[in-house]
Amino acid sequence: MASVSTTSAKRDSHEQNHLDLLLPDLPKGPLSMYREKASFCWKQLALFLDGEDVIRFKKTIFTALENDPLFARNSEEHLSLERCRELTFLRCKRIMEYDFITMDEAMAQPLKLLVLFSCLAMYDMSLVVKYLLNCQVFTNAVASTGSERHSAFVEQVRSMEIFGCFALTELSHGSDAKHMKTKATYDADAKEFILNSPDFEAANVGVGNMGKTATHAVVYAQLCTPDGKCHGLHAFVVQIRDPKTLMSMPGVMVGDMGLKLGLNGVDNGFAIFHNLRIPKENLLNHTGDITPTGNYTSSFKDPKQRFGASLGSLASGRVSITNVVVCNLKLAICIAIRFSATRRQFGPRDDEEIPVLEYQMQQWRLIPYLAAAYALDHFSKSLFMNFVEFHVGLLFKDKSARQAELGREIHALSCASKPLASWTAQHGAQECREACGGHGFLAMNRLGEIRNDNDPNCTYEGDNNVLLQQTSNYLLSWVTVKHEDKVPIESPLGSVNFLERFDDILGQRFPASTVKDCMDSSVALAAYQWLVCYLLRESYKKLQKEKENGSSDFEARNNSQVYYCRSLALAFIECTVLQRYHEYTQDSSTPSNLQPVLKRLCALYGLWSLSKYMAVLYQGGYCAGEQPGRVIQHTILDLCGTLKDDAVALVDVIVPPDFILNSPIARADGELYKNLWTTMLQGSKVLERPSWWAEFCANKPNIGSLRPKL
Ligand SMILES: CCCCCCCCCCCCC/C=C/C(=O)SCCNC(=O)CCNC(=O)[C@H](O)C(C)(C)COP(=O)(O)OP(=O)(O)OC[C@H]1O[C@@H](n2cnc3c(N)ncnc32)[C@H](O)[C@@H]1OP(=O)(O)O
Ligand SMILES: Cc1cc2nc3c(=O)[nH]c(=O)nc-3n(C[C@H](O)[C@H](O)[C@H](O)COP(=O)(O)OP(=O)(O)OC[C@H]3O[C@@H](n4cnc5c(N)ncnc54)[C@H](O)[C@@H]3O)c2cc1C
Repeated sequence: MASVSTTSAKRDSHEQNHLDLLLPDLPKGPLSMYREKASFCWKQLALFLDGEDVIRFKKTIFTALENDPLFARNSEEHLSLERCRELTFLRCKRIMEYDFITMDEAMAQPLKLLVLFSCLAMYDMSLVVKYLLNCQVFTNAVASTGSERHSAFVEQVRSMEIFGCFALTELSHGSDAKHMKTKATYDADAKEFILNSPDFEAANVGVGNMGKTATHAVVYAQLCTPDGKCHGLHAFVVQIRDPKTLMSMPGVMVGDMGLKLGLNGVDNGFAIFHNLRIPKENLLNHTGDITPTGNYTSSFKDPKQRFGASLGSLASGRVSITNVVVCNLKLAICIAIRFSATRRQFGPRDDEEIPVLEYQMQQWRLIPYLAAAYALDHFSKSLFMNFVEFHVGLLFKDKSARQAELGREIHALSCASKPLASWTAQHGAQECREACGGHGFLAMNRLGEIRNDNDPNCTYEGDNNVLLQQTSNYLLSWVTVKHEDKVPIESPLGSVNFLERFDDILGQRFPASTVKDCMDSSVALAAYQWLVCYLLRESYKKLQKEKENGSSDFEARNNSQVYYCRSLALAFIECTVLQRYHEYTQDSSTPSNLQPVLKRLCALYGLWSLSKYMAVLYQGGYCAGEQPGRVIQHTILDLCGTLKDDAVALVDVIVPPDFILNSPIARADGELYKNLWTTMLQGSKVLERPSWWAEFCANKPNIGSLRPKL
């Protein structure tokens, strides 16, 4: 009979073999030095974070793309805009053919949908945006703003009989959705709406997919009844092109907006409507409907609530963008860390050069973004699952107060998480670009593409600074609930529950006196809770003061954003991200051998984010004297120093395969120079003289011949 130790050794080796098959070893090479230093097994962490099923699912997607010539990298340099759009469209179509996840599977495992979006985003942001605008944004808007009578549109998208887009923004109004000018007037005789853009300023603009491909759009317009009354913004399904020819429909002038700063695989377009007649049934009637004779009906009595509900489908986009931008952050940080671990400059002696990752400066610039990628990734997935819960409630027509509160909370969270995540990715991508020096500026290494394609996430689905106001409005509304309605502060997801201890929390002071104390993420979390309570109180007082001084509500709100409400919304979402990550890293189901590294990431994310608010922490008296500031700084540097040896392995956990990452300076083999040099030499015409060589060699300038004569 085998001894207990032999049996457990056999089991361990069986588990290891299983893990090695699932996640094969990475090539040996210059990165091995750091891989060997890691304090944990990267395969075990990958398995814990994703689970076997998701690891296999990712592999299926990545392998399919790598083996499909349509997805070949660098096959054509310097694509024309037309070719770039064509390729993105062809790939989008191919993704539909692969049908990586069926509707049933998505219903059973919604997180897998997010995994699919992430895999596509890692391959190319234009591809995922084009794909999602059609298959998710358009169909979601139809399904959630419409009713059963609109289900045919969703079916037609699936079979690509039609191609969709989402048109809210107009030339003269973007953030101020309420004041869109496009008008839909009901004609009771014809049982049709007549759609008009009153002038060119009311043209829909910037609409993804509208430029060249979309046949149908969800268009937002002011609904007007024959009695001349306007009932506010409503959504309509509008056919803008003929699916058989892709020519525009009569009554629609539709066009393309040309080159953008990034995301050029997506055709952003404009449209103007001139007496375009659409069937009455094309009104997406969740928030309001019209009787055949032209009477307006709505289950939302409060126009403000109706307006909010009509824009409800934007929440899913903001939740998903929170996740998609984390992919950009992951790509950028993986490139910069692998580069920094293999790039050597200077050294303590003439005969020894050290990797730039060994410099405290490089660690401090990069490792907090690695921690942010882990923390935000966890948050974005959990928020997505919260959204799924809300969505299920909508499907089952849950009219409970909890469901309504859940909707408000998710709206508030997503209006701050999109800004936080997109800005972190934006600043992180730029830092990573610089951290890779001149090689980071070569297009082939992809950091420019990542940065430029991430950029519009700060603007679309709501400008970041404007969206943050929704979150601070939500938080301020709890002050009213507490003081005027005398109701406890308690939300379905619990994100605001700590505000119930408002007075206690404001009485607390920075608790850590040593670096060791500060390593516990509960220190940063407690500081964040204080910060949110403080900023909430100050924002509330500032608003009151503005009003006492004679400002209107509008002015008071505007004059209370900078340093008050804006900081409040950001601190709140950072606090929520930290809270969720803190709980995750401390949870007993998190393997004990993985906890140390995860806890360090959590503490670093918390302290690094918190350090932006040092002035406020001192201003409000939470910190006093030299000690707290110094302890926070020292702990950040200490954590960066310790995590430096884990950084390459932490990257190995989240990095996609080389083909997807597509950055010669960051391949898994770590052969920085070989890979860079080979790619440089493989460029087309690199060794050829220019086609215009004779302009130098033969045609010399006649110096001074064009000097202006005064
Ligand atoms: C599985 C899902 C997959 C989805 C996949 C998505 C992937 C993403 C791919 C990326 C593609 C991107 C393509 C880009 C698309 C676009 O950009 S579309 C256009 C986007 N435009 C905007 O977002 C406009 C921004 N402006 C607004 O949303 C609003 O006008 C506002 C600024 C938020 C509010 O303006 P205001 O007039 O000041 O109104 P308020 O008084 O603040 O609001 C009234 C009440 O309504 C509530 N509310 C508002 N919006 C919502 C909402 N979306 N959901 C729920 N509730 C909402 C608001 O909170 C107010 O409520 P009360 O305070 O309770 O009164
Ligand atoms: C790549 C891309 C794709 C897009 N795709 C789509 C799409 O598919 N469908 C669609 O409908 N739209 C789309 N858009 C448009 C996008 O949704 C809008 O650009 C966005 O909502 C912001 O509106 P705006 O551009 O009019 O900016 P504005 O609202 O004019 O904002 C300009 C500036 O003013 C500031 N500002 C505005 N209001 C306030 C305020 N109250 N307080 C303080 N500051 C304020 C903003 O912060 C911003 O910096 C897309 C945009 C881009 C870049």
